[in-house]
Amino acid sequence: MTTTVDDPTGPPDSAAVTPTGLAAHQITVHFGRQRVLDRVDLHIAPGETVGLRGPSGSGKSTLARVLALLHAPDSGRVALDGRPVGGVRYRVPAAVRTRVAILFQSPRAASDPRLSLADLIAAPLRATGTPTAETTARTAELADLVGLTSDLLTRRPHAVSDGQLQRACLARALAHRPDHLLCDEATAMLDASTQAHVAAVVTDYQRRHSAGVLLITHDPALLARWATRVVDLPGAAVDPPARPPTR
Ligand SMILES: Nc1ncnc2c1ncn2[C@@H]1O[C@H](COP(=O)(O)OP(=O)(O)OP(=O)(O)O)[C@@H](O)[C@H]1O
Repeated sequence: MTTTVDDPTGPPDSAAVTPTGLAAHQITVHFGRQRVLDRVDLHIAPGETVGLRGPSGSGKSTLARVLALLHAPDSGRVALDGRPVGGVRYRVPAAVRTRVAILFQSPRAASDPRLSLADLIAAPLRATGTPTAETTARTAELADLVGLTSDLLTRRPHAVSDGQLQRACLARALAHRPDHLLCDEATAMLDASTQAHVAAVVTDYQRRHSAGVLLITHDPALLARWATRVVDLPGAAVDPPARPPTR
């Protein structure tokens, strides 16, 4: 059945082994002739932490972006609770796309430098038309959750540390209480104490909401401590140039 923008989820996917959770089925992505992902399968069940590792350039971030509904694969599909999701970004209705959130390695690259931290946290709520009073209350609740004091909330990214900005990005990622949180080297740039704090906020959220977590990291200690299981991605391949037609 063809999926449409208005109806982003198709019928339950009978091929899915586990009906609940976030799944990538046979995902293939090319950038030019480089085949970054080649029919990759991955499943994250509710409450589970799946570690994703592989050599640099093997496509871990690309797979996370596909799962976050930010990048359309060349083939394959993403499914939520066994239902395929059609489209990416704003083509997917808010009720579906807000079920998955992603936290990137660099909070500066992921933040609008013009926004105060409060506005940064509130952005996903405003984007979905959340009433102002509710947005204000939820923003305060999220700031408290990640340990950002009110004096920091009025500052813009240039006036806070990387750790403080990553906490704001984590608060923003949790704004819609996602069922799945994809952490793409999210603690790699942080000092040990901020790293531990961010990890504690994520694991506490995961426990309370039974959220599935994807943990992308090169840190074996973090994988051993946190991941329920680990999936390995092989290195990317280069497709041979297309042959000219033979006569
Ligand atoms: N938008 C893009 N355009 C062209 N090439 C891209 C794009 N995004 C990623 N790539 C390439 O795809 C490959 C996989 O990148 P990706 O960031 O997914 O790898 P990774 O496994 O997360 O790497 P790392 O561990 O170094 O972060 C790399 O060779 C990268 O240069």
